[in-house]
Amino acid sequence: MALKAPRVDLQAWQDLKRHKFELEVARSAIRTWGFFELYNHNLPEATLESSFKACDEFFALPQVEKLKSESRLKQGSASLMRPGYCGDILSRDGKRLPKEHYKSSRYVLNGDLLDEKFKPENQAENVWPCHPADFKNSMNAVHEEFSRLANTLLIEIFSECLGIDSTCLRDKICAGDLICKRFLNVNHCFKFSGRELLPAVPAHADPGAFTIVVQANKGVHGLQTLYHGEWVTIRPSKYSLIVNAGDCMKAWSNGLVQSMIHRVVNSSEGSRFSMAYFVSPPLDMVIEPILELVTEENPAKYKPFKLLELVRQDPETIRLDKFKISDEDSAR
Ligand SMILES: O=C(O)CCC(=O)C(=O)O
Ligand SMILES: [Fe+2]
Repeated sequence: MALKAPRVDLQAWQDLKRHKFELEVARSAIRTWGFFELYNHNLPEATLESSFKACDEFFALPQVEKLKSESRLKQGSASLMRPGYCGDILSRDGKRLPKEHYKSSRYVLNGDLLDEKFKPENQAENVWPCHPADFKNSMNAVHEEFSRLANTLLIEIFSECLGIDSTCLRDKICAGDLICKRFLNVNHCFKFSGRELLPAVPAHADPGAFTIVVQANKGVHGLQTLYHGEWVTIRPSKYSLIVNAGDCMKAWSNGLVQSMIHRVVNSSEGSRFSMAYFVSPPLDMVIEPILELVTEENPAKYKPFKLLELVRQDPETIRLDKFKISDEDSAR
């Protein structure tokens, strides 16, 4: 379907005269689509370019090289939460997905990115490939840029669109003295060969607060969102970022923000890679609608839950529905 995704100009957002217009665009985008394309965002193109180059070189290595940085736990969906390379991602019915990924994780405390080597006890550490030599540095540079953008302007954008003070979302997303884990996931979706039965990334909604996605622009697109029952391909322009809200944001906003169902399909134009940065509250924080957004016209739509309980649900279902307050619940 030829629909244009909503676009927010970050320079205009920061300009007093043009701010109001961008606010309206962003507000309508997150309420109807659950995402927007962010451009003029000041993220250095050189940082993105060098990380694209490092990713390209990494995925082009022989499998045996890539497996040296393999994610160390291979059982079930838990492996998807481990940092490292994964070349055999299975669908829930055991079919191999036409993609590979590399995942790196970093921790934040009160919004500040902690040292790359920091990890709490019992947590897996990043396993970095030896080649290409600057892969690790470019991944860490992207983490830093995305973290800065997430903790400042993106929290402001979501807050202002919801009409709430930004400290409220900041306290949830940066979680005061609790340590949050953030993943930067590089997806490499193979060129469509005509035989794939499955999309590279099956339909899902992201569980956390929001996600920042950037795709290496070689004219190969694949991200699709379900909009009014139809799959719409998102075609971001070069270096622009897709920001999409996740289930926690939808629950905090008491259903005002959408958490879009999306997937990535393989393209016959070529292989595609993208980086997705996941901004989530701590797994055991209680998520519930923000009081200010619960009104007589819009009564509480979700019961309190923890992100940990949400991610344990089947990702190919609408996980948030499990915590929805039904009419029967409200009549009680
Ligand atoms: O690669 C993309 O464009 C998005 C991937 C995605 O939706 C995810 O990893 O959650
Ligand atoms: Fe996603």
